[in-house]
Amino acid sequence: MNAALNASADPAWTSESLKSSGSIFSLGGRSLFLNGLYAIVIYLFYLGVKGKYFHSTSPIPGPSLLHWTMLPALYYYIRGEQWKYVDKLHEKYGPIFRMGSRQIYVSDKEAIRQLLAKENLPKVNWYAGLSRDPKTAGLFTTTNKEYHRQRRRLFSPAFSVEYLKNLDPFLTSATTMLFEAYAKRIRKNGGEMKVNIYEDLACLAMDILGETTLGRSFNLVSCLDDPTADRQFVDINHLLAKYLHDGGIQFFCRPFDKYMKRNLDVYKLTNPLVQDRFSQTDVERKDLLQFLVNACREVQKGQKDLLTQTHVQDQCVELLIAGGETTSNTITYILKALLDNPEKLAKLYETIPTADIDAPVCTIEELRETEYLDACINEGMRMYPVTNELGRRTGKEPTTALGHYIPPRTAVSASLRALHYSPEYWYKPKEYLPERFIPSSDVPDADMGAFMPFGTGPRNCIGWKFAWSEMKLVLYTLLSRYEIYKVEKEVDFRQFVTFQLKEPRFLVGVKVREGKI
Ligand code: HEM
Repeated sequence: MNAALNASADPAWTSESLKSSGSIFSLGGRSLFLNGLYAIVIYLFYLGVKGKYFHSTSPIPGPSLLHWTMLPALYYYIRGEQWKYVDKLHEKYGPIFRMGSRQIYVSDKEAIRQLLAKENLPKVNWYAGLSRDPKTAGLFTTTNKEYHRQRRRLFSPAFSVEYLKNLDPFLTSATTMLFEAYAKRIRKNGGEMKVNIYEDLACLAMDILGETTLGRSFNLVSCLDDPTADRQFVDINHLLAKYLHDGGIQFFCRPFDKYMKRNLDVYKLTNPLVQDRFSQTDVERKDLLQFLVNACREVQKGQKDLLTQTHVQDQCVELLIAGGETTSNTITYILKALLDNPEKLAKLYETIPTADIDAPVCTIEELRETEYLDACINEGMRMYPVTNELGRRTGKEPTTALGHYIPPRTAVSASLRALHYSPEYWYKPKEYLPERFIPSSDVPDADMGAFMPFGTGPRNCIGWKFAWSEMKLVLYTLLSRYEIYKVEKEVDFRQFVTFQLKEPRFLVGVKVREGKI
């Protein structure tokens, strides 16, 4: 008969006898379960002690508890409050600290430049988790340095000043839609109204990206007020958020992510637009989509580096991720900073002539000399960098930062918030002082080496000029027509992919400037 059956039939193998016999299953008179539990606790304790005192990153300061449990960090992460935790830890430990043994945070300007620009460390795998498929990832999410280098070289001309000029009319036409809607709304309300600028700008940013990266407006601004508007894309922001959320969850649930389903409905909206463009020849329209389609055809001819229609589809969705909420949230935060500092807002108004609420929206060309507005935008981006943690990792080789050894395969994050608030680089960092960006002012000049709202190095923001045009155009148009006033007292933020408002609402009071309707 089978030995196991024999054992179960033998009275010498009952649990009582095991306890008293002191066999491997019952040490010190405890059950197998308890012994297992003790073994795990002792092992975890050993790992914690090793991480805290005997790891190669041990000389870097950081919270001790995290060597035994990551629960506090997880708690902040799940609540979208990791940024508060990181701020607090930088305040306590200085420009470099570690969370556990293999996650280092750095806020020193030289160290960030060295790691991100000079060494160009690859992005952490979290970015790859945001892509639909790492094999066809776009510029933003790829973690492969060589693949990124080729793609960046290929796509850079699309973001040059010259090519971006082709996009100006799309920017202006989408912006016109929003301000036409505002003019109608304010007339209905007798010259004064409250608007949820956070939501309105999110819709506008997506309409602009629809026009420029997918060949048509998503019509989200029209859907705000007009029940008869084409609502085909009305869910796109929601679907994009779902897609990113699932990507984040899957990343944290590895290795079980294969069994999880990701919501890809956003692609059902965008892929047909890309397919449609691929099916057309002799397209006159010069937008980002056409640039990608042409690049794809060129590459296929030369067979140098494969760029397929799927790559283009994935790249387009990534542009929506990288360029939408980043820009619209930044504009909201600049308005918030101005409303919190009425004297700066008044000074800005002095530099922007009044315009009629029905006047044509200006072109980007017309907005060249806007020194104080530019300073207000820069200072807003300093105080509210929307991508405030840039995650990188060491590869097979170690590196050093601020004199500390950083071993291979260690995550290193650049903390942009801590950098932008460091008293070492910034005069009165908690104050909104646009003048620091104006060299002739009496406020000490900004340290431009410590200013990185668009990142730094080969992976900096390829769309920064595009974002600048949008921010300037929208702010200028709004402020030239309307007087704004504060409605929201306090707002709180959360950070997942970008820095968002906890509640998706920022109400602003709006009056027609000089009372003309
Ligand atoms: C105010 C608005 C914006 C801010 C603050 C911003 C910020 C950033 C930052 C900090 C990075 C670097 C991320 C990293 O190093 O991990 C980045 C990358 C990127 N951004 Fe932006 N961005 C903005 C708008 C845009 C727009 C409008 C577009 C395109 C239409 C865009 C496209 C991209 C892309 C494709 C990348 C990846 C570049 C690469 O790795 O080569 N961004 N952005």
